Amino acid sequence: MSIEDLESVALAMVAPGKGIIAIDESTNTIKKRFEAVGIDNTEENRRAYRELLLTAPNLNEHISGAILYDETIRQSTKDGVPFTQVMKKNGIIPGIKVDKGPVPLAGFPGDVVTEGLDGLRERLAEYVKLGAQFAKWRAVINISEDNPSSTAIEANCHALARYAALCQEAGLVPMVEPEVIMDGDHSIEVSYEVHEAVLRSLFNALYEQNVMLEGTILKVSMVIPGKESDEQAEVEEVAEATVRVLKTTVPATLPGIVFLSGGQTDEQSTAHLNAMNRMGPHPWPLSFSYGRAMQQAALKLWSKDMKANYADAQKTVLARAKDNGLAALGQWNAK
Ligand SMILES: O=P(O)(O)OC[C@H]1O[C@](O)(COP(=O)(O)O)[C@@H](O)[C@@H]1O
Repeated sequence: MSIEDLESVALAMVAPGKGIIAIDESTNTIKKRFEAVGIDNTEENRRAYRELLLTAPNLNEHISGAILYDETIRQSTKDGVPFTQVMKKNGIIPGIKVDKGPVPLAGFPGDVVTEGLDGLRERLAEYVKLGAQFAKWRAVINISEDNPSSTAIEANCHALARYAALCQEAGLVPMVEPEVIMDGDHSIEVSYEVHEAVLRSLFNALYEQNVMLEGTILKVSMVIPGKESDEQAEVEEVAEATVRVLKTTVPATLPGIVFLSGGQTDEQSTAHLNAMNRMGPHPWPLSFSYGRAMQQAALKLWSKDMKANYADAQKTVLARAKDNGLAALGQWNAK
């Protein structure tokens, strides 16, 4: 695949007023989400739930793509149509999470590093055959008094860049995701400093590995105080700090930036994105790739009565997509 092809997929992922729905929870993470609302974590429940999300009518009005998990990309609707086929028919670009999750970084208590590079070339080739057009790899950066170490930042960014180069070789758009975790009592200033160090290291590493930025998407956390911090920030403050750190570190050649929700409420995640876009124009589209902030309301509704609430749960996902799609244009108004 040429760089032009990669670029056109990347641009379609961040088309005006559209974002991505992240439904790539690993089996352990979906277990936590299901348990919270009393759903059994069986393969059939996971399949049925992902079908509900992927077949929500008119999803593609505000959703460009969806990130799937290894199990999900192999699954089909109850009528036997592979999810990737349904998605392509409905104008939703299939993406795939390819990292194998974070493990403790030896020698650096509190830091983690994401694994999954071994055998990645072969796995990517299979995902391409299964219909994926983009991939995702998430690095986790913890903040505490002693974390993150510069070693953890470098190790994670090196892995992200190695993954990104392999994706482009395979014809997949790499979504590179450094997530600075919101847990902790750190200030917004500390969050800013960590984001700045991580993004600088990431774009250096991408350069070193010959990754073409034109065919890459950044998925990133927002600059926000820790959840346990006494000083919570106003919407405008989060938006201003996030835009500032991105302008300082992210080259303008990148086709787009999307955010993760990271434990923000639905309302916060939409309000922050909206405020950032109202401060535009920016060098790149700013959109969303939310997991929880796209799904949690729908999951709660579905858990109460899987049959009776099916259509309403789909409408709820759609409503979240619409609000976030408007926020991606800076046109959302709080209710
Ligand atoms: O730990 P896992 O199973 O890889 O899942 C992490 C989740 O974090 C995300 O990267 C972002 O999700 P949130 O918007 O809920 O923070 C999702 O794409 C993914 O499902």
